[in-house]
Amino acid sequence: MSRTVRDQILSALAGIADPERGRDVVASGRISGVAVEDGVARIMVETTPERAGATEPLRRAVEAAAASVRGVKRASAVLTAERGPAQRPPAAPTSAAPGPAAGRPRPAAPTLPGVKAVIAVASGKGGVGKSTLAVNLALALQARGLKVGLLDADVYGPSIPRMLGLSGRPDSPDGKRITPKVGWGLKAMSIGLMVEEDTPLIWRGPMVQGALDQFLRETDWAPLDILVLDMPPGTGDVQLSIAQRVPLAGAVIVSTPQDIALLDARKGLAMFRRVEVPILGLVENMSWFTCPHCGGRSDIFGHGGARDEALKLGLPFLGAVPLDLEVRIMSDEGRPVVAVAPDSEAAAPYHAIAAGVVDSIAKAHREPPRIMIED
Ligand SMILES: Nc1ncnc2c1ncn2[C@@H]1O[C@H](COP(=O)(O)OP(=O)(O)OP(=O)(O)O)[C@@H](O)[C@H]1O
Repeated sequence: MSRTVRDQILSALAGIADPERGRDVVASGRISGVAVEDGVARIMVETTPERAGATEPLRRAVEAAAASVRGVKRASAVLTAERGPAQRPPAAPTSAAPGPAAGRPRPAAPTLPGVKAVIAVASGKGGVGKSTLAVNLALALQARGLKVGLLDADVYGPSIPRMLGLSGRPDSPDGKRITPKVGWGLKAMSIGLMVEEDTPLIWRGPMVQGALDQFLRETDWAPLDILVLDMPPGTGDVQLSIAQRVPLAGAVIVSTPQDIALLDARKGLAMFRRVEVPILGLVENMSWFTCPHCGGRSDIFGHGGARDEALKLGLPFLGAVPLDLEVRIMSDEGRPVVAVAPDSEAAAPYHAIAAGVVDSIAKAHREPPRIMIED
């Protein structure tokens, strides 16, 4: 179904001329990704930082053409910019899967000065607790004496500001570099600090990737031992592009135990593998529920699926986090459990996962990660 809609979108886009390149936008390679999910079409339009303004009318035409296709409830087109040949992703067909990079090595993404390791927290689908894990994992890494930052790359629903209790635009004393906000000791940056929460502006804005590049490279992160990247949920072109352009030391995949979530998690694993990002391990969230009244345990979504999957694939299983009402309330109030109650039973799984992550980074790289504190 969504493949058919995607094909129809491509046909519609083939009717748009690319004045700069002298062919239609599809033939000219201008369209670097089309993904359709639940009737929502997301299209990536290639440009350069210098030409972003000039390409804006083309982006609008692409968006309008996609929106006119039957079966598309909403369409958003975003401009993505290359910074130089080193960051150019491999030739890009227009499908969300298997994706542009199939079988090709990851282009070397430039490292971040003063940041020793960047790790991604990712999930194959939304709502599995990825951001909650990213926040508490970052805090648990910090509790191990590491200097940690958290970049919210979840452009679809930036929730890090709320979870860390942050608001207001970050400062930029010289108008160029961004000073990250600090929440519970973590340096943090999010598109949610730049726009109102719930504003769909990001998909109308000229460059999602450009914004992320800016947050990554123009924010004063240094010195950091680990920068945790809260990825957008899913395995489409946006995620693939991030995985290719960010110098990732590895990825943590979060899933709930349900088969369907695991199926999506498998797609996430495949995506990172395709671009040669090491998988640091799997986490099972909402793994079980202990009734606060009778103490009885219920495996609401089943239990152990992620552990079995990790075993099957020979990947580290980093841990299981129960469904815990306190975790939800505290996250939503901007009081993450690992910061507020670091020694609680609820925080314990996050500390264990953090230990596993440090271990996995060390194993994944021939050189042990130099992520110890330097004073
Ligand atoms: N272990 C848990 N116990 C209880 N609630 C949880 C747990 N993990 C996450 N939640 C809650 O589930 C909801 C979704 O979590 P979160 O926003 O972290 O998911 P996500 O995968 O990042 O979602 P999205 O894809 O929408 O960004 C939040 O209200 C969060 O507080």
